[in-house]
Amino acid sequence: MTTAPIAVAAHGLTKRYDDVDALAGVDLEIRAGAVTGLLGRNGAGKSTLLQLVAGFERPTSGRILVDGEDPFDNAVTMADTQLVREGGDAFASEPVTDTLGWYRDLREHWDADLAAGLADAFELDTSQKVENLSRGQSSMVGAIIGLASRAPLTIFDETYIGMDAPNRETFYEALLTDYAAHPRTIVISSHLISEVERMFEDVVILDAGRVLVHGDADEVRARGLTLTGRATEVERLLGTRDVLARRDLGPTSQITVLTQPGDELPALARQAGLEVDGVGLQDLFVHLTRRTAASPEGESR
Ligand SMILES: Nc1ncnc2c1ncn2[C@@H]1O[C@H](COP(=O)(O)OP(=O)(O)OP(=O)(O)O)[C@@H](O)[C@H]1O
Repeated sequence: MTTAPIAVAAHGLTKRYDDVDALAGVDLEIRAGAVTGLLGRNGAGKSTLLQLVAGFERPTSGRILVDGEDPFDNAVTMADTQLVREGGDAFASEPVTDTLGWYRDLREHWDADLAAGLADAFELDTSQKVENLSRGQSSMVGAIIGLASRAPLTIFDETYIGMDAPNRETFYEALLTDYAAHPRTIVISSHLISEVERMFEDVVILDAGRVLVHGDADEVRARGLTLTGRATEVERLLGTRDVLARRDLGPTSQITVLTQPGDELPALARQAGLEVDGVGLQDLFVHLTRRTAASPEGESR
């Protein structure tokens, strides 16, 4: 087992279930030592990708590499990888402590103090049987396993969805603090984009089994721009750009567009007296994935 953060690469990765391509030729590099947000609408292929990374499934075609190795049933990469799924992977009829003890024995870098501290912060009674926990309490068990394992590749697949807002905040703070002290590769799949996006250094958006967007989170955010002002001015500046959303109110238009790095549009728009605003990652995600749903060929990226 390694202590260094681990990179993941996918080349032409395809996973077919019956007649569904859950992943359809994914090419991707997940940076070692960064927090990557994995976003996508329901059924986009996020969990499928993460199960392949964790070595639980085999690709139909193409390759997935974890630290340069095929992770399927691979004891070396699996020892370095902690995937936490919604609902957790815990012994249902046993107390929570039994599951935590199992991970303590399995994970070389397990931090028992961190696990105990998180259970306290969540006010989780670890003597309870897992099957008697509420949905949010089950999520807490997953969050504890994910953080206290300190695996070089740690993956949270909608782990914390059942937790209430204060407990989710506790989890985010703990993740950021522990990640700063013990850097590792972290992948977070989530639908709560506006809540978790501050943790992302990189972002991947999957859409219908394909990579729609991949890049540095700030650069991805900077791709969306909203211009508000006189409709004629807005129209003049737009030219042939991709319009993601449009609202017209009398003589005023508000238009969300995609920009490219180094684009002069924001400066030109300000000079023309238009209001220029960024677009949050969640709004950008909604605009992009709605648009491609309406036009299956999507945009070129
Ligand atoms: N074991 C399976 N058998 C058959 N089809 C599957 C299986 N697992 C996933 N799929 C299909 O593959 C596609 C991708 O599913 P996946 O669970 O990866 O999506 P997701 O992005 O995680 O979705 P969500 O956000 O809803 O959890 C879906 O169409 C799903 O029905």
